[in-house]
Amino acid sequence: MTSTPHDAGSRDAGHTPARAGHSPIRHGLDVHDVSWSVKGTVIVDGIELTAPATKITGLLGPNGSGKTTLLRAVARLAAPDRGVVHLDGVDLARLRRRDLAQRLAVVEQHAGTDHDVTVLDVVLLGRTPYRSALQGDSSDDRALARQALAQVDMLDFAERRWSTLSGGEKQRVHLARAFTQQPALLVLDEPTNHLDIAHALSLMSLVRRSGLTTFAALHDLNLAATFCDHLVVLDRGRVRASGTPHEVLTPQLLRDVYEVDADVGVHPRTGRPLLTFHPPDEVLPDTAEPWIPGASATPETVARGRS
Ligand SMILES: Nc1ncnc2c1ncn2[C@@H]1O[C@H](COP(=O)(O)OP(=O)(O)OP(=O)(O)O)[C@@H](O)[C@H]1O
Repeated sequence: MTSTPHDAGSRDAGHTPARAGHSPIRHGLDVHDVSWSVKGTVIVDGIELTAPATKITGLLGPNGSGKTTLLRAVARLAAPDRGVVHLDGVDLARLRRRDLAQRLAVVEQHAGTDHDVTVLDVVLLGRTPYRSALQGDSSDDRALARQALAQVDMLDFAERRWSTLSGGEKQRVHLARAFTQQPALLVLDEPTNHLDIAHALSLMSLVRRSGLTTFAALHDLNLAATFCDHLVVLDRGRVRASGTPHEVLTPQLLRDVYEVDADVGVHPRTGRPLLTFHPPDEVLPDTAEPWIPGASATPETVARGRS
């Protein structure tokens, strides 16, 4: 296994409110032989993977490869046809909805929410698994919700109507709701897809600092390389590769799975893989040098370019 600066040590858990109640031994997520099909078509097939406790596991793969389907099966939003999912040693299929919601928070790609509510109301939904049907929000619930809003830089929006938010603002509020749920596992489907680059970096940093076991579908491979500790690549519903970013993000894998040519260098500051994609010929200037795979973006060439 390749060691990188980000692999060293455990992450700072101090930025997310401490989880109430029990604190089971953290084994992380274990997915064994999970398959899901619709009308006789197999969408994900015999999935085996682990997502190490307290780390970020990125789920990669081209459009339609089955990422959302797998995340939904893991989170039991859609019961798999077969297979088992354990979180910290507990079979998720055996949990009641409420117990499941205390352990696992999901941020879906197109998460809908009742329009006639405030942003704070949406975040407070994260406390639902912890109270009875007749119980209102406590002052502790509201403090947790406001703290989570501050973490995602949305506290000033607490009293705004949900329906007036932009896509990126809604995305950040959904993450705040997930933090307020105080789960052991965060399941995120394309958490950065509406975000500008500054907010994408800040959201991934926040997830990293949370110390929560995280399983996140990502399209941005450089973002995945920078923030994920472990990667799993899906290709047509099956696991094609898994391992550290350095092990998984090879030119060969990118060609085989995404059908793109890329150089994989090393980011000079993070030590993580840095991907440079070869653009289609029609956007290259006539004077462009012939592309030689593997010739760019190593720390040496980056340093040479600066001098
Ligand atoms: N309920 C359904 N009925 C029919 N086909 C479905 C259903 N759900 C998913 N699929 C198909 O399964 C495949 C995988 O879909 P999924 O949304 O899991 O892919 P994805 O990897 O998340 O894609 P993207 O990167 O585009 O979000 C797609 O071809 C999709 O059309």
